[in-house]
This record gives sequence, C-alpha cells and structure tokens, in this order.
Amino acid sequence: MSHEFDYDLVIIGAGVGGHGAALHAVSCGLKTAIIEAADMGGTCVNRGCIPSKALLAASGRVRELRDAHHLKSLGIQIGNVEFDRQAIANHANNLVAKIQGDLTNSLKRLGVDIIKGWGKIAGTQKVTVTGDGSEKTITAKDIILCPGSVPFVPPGIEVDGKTVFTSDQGVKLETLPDWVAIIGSGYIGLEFSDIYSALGCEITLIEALDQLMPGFDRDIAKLAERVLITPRDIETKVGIYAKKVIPGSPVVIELADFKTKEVVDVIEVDACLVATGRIPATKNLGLESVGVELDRRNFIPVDDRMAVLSAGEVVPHLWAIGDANGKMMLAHAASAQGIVAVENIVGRDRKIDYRSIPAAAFTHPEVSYVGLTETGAKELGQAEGFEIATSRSYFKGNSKALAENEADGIAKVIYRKDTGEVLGVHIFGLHASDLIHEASAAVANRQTVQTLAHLVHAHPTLSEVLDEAYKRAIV
Ligand SMILES: Cc1cc2nc3c(=O)[nH]c(=O)nc-3n(C[C@H](O)[C@H](O)[C@H](O)COP(=O)(O)OP(=O)(O)OC[C@H]3O[C@@H](n4cnc5c(N)ncnc54)[C@H](O)[C@@H]3O)c2cc1C
Ligand SMILES: NC(=O)c1ccc[n+]([C@@H]2O[C@H](COP(=O)([O-])OP(=O)(O)OC[C@H]3O[C@@H](n4cnc5c(N)ncnc54)[C@H](O)[C@@H]3O)[C@@H](O)[C@H]2O)c1
Repeated sequence: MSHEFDYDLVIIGAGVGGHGAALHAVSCGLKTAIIEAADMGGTCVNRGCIPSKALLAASGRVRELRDAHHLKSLGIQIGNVEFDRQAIANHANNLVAKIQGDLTNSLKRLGVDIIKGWGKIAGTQKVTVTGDGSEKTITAKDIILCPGSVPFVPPGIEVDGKTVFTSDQGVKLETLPDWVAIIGSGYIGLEFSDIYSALGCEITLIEALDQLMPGFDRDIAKLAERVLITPRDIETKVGIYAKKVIPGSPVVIELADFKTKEVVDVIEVDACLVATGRIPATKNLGLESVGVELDRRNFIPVDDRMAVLSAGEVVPHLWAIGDANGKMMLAHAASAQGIVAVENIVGRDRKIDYRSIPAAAFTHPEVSYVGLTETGAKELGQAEGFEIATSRSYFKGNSKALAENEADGIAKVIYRKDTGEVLGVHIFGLHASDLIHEASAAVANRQTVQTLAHLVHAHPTLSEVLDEAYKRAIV
C-alpha cells in the first residue's frame, strides 16, 4: 500500500456495488474504506431486491396454494388458505435485517473501514466525510463512486408515502388496498402486480407506452401478458399516463392519452404505487471539484473500464459503478462493475461485458433474459452487415414442466445466421431466473448454437427447454 495516502481505495456508497468492489479490493490487497450515509446495503438490501423477493416468495406460495384447479390436477385438495399480512411483512423485514447484518459483518471481517457520513469528492484523490456535525478529509489513491439511485416520480404525481407511494414504502407491505393502481409496467410494476394480485387486491396497471412491459422482448412480453396479467384481477391501461395523482382516501388519478396529453378518464382507487423508473443519486458529490459534468440524465459518465469521464477523457483515479452510471440498473451488474473497476485499479486491464449480464423479473412464473432482444439484434445486424435467426421451444413440450403441470412458457434464442453466435436468450416460464445462467455463460463465451446443441442436459429437467431451442436452431 502507498504511504502517501490514507487508503488505497475509498468507496462512496455501501450498496451492493460498493460492497462487491470492497470485497474484491481486499482480495487484491488494497487498504479499503467504504463511506455510507444511510443504510448499509443500499437499495437492494433495504428497499429493493431482498424485501421484494421475500414478498414474492410468500405471496407466490399463497397463489399456488389457492389454485385449487392446479392442485386438483395433481391429485391434491386443501381447505381454505389464510395468510397474515403483517407476518408476511415481517418475513421481508427480518430478511432485510439478516442480510444487512451479514453484509456489514463481511466488510468488518475483511478489515474494510466503514465510515458513516456523507462522502464528497474534494479534489483529486481526496474525499470529505460529513456526519455527526463534523467533517473530515481522507486521501485515497483511487476513489470509486457508487451512490446508487432513487425512485423517479413524474411531475403531477404527489407521493404521501401512505396512499400514494413508491417501492421504498411498497416493500414494507403496510396495507393491502382493495384496489391499487400501479403506474408503470416495468420490473417493479410487474413484480408488485404479482404480489398484490396473489394477496387478493384488485389492480389497475397503467403504462404510458403503447405496450405492456416495453423493455422486454416482444414475444416474451406477449406471452407473459397472457399468463401474468389477463387471467388475473388486473385491468390494464396502455398508452395512458397518470397526469395527476392526488393522495387521500380515495386517491384520485387523472389519466391522459400519452400521445395527445388529453385527459381521458379519472379513477378513484384505494392506493397507488408509482413504479416509473429510477434516477441517479448523483447530487452533491463534489464532482465539479475534479471538473466532471453529469450527463443530461444526471448519470456519471464512464467508459467500459468504469473510469469516470470528463468531456470524453478519463479522469485519473476516479471510477463510478452501479445505478449511478445508468448502464444497467441491476444489483449484480453493480457488483460486476465494482470488480472491473478494482481490476483496472490494480493494473489488470478489464472491460465489462454487458451483453452477458442476465436479468430476471421474479413473477410467477418468471421472466429472464440475457443479451439482445430480437429488435436490438436486428439493428446490430443492419449496422454490422449480418442477418439474424431465432429458434423457440416451449415448456409444454418439456416433461418436467408437464410433471409440475406448469407448462406455460417459452425459450427464445436469437443468433447470427452466418456464424451461429448466440446474441440473446429470453425465457418465460417456471424457474426462468435460474435457467438463464447457462445462456449467460454461452453469451459470455460467444458460443454458437452449433456448439450448444451438442451439450447434454439431464432428463427430465427444465434445462432441456434451452437444449431443445439450441437443437431446433441447427435443424
Ligand atoms: C423494488 C426493487 C426491487 C429490485 N429488485 C432487483 C432484483 O431482484 N435484482 C436486481 O439485480 N436488482 C434489483 N433492483 C435494483 C437494485 O436494487 C439496484 O440495481 C442496486 O441496488 C444498485 O446498487 P448500487 O450499489 O449501485 O446502489 P444502491 O444500492 O442504491 O446503494 C447506494 C448507497 O450509496 C449511499 N450513498 C449515496 N450517496 C452517498 C454519499 N454521498 N455518501 C455516502 N453514501 C452515499 C446510499 O445511501 C446507498 O446506501 C431492485 C430495485 C428495486 C427498487
Ligand atoms: N427483478 C429485477 O431485477 C428488478 C426488480 C425491480 C426493479 N429493478 C430495477 O429497478 C429499476 C426501476 O424499476 P421500474 O419498474 O420502476 O422501472 P422500469 O424502467 O423497468 O419501468 C418503468 C415503466 O414505467 C413506465 N412509465 C414511466 N412513466 C410513466 C407514467 N407517467 N405513466 C405510466 N407509465 C409510465 C415506463 O414506460 C416503463 O414501462 C429498473 O431499472 C430495474 O432495473 C429490477
């Protein structure tokens, strides 16, 4: 370690990105400190992945046990299934506390200094920390910024945290409104409609763009809508945005046509979840002291080595990872970026490979993907002069899915026609979030459908869905 500085590495923000970077830094022998102004573990642990997955696990079980038709098809009959909202909420809260403790202890055990307070860049290789009425200055050879993101609330929407709220409050499951409007059909909108509909709430799902789940591959989104939305107590308003939302009892929502901006309806509901994306938490970070300007959406500009850029040039010894750079707002992407930043800090040139980072929505059943959508692959093909092809396989042809009597699902593989290289894989169906990792490894290694079609999968497993899709690509 250098004796010129207090630390080799100082990380601002102890979310999953900062945590991942810190663990890797220690394994590379760097003397490391992490600064956190609020909750250790950041969004994912306290208000994101962890509590939402706990709620999805419990509500998913309720849905399953109340599906008399499905159970009967397996020869099972059970009586009334009851649940306790507060006990489900406690399950999520307890899990948050456990994982927050584990994460904090893992840093302590490895000798990472945890500094509580607001971190701010105060010039090259210098950070100030403000907290408890005092300010101190720390020097570090390298600095990683990982301040994360916060919910975006569109203008016209008033959040009171009780009747109109974001996921920050939603994950606490403090109420189960009879009728809840969910604004936005992205990840949060989808996962919360899964939770609320399983627990008996009536839902109005409002999406500004002209299709639901606009971020997902079209074929997958269409089938997901048929299974996750249509048969459930979910009314959809598509091409419509919430122009005004007034909290209270009832919550009043003015709905307008997204294109003409004209008000088309006013609804009164018991509660409203605003799930309209997230914005970077990049204010007051002192970036101006090193001449860095945020981009037009307030993200920190970075290259693929996670170096911060100023007017397109690398700013030495300054790195930014996680939601704050806006490249891929996912927990595992944040920690993967942290590892890449640390590798570059210790002189091992490394770039992030976004194409091979998988994503999943933990609905019942799940949606997952890795790489490009069909539209994205076509655009790339046009730019680079190649054609693409697709192959599909269906869960209804899979013995394991049939044994479970849960055969709604599809796997779609998108690949280059000339070389066979896999460009994207999309799955909707039972355990899709686990199945995607085989495809993620294939994309990371730029493998072809010809190679993948010869891998052997155990029988009978859901993994054979992908096996089948690869084999269909080469016939
Ligand atoms: C409801 C919900 C569910 C989600 N589910 C998933 C999921 O299932 N899978 C998935 O991959 N992703 C999921 N995400 C996204 C995931 O939570 C984020 O991508 C991830 O948390 C980003 O990590 P980060 O480290 O960049 O930032 P954050 O987790 O936001 O952490 C940033 C930390 O920095 C601190 N901080 C900020 N500024 C300063 C400062 N100046 N000084 C000191 N500290 C500071 C903050 O207090 C915060 O603790 C979900 C998000 C939400 C909202
Ligand atoms: N399972 C997961 O990995 C997971 C789960 C939850 C959240 N997340 C992360 O959290 C981030 C935020 O999630 P999110 O669902 O809020 O964002 P999102 O970007 O996934 O979806 C937001 C949706 O809201 C719509 N929208 C925006 N403004 C609107 C308006 N005024 N009226 C109606 N619709 C409107 C958008 O068109 C979009 O479809 C995502 O980037 C995601 O990466 C991930």
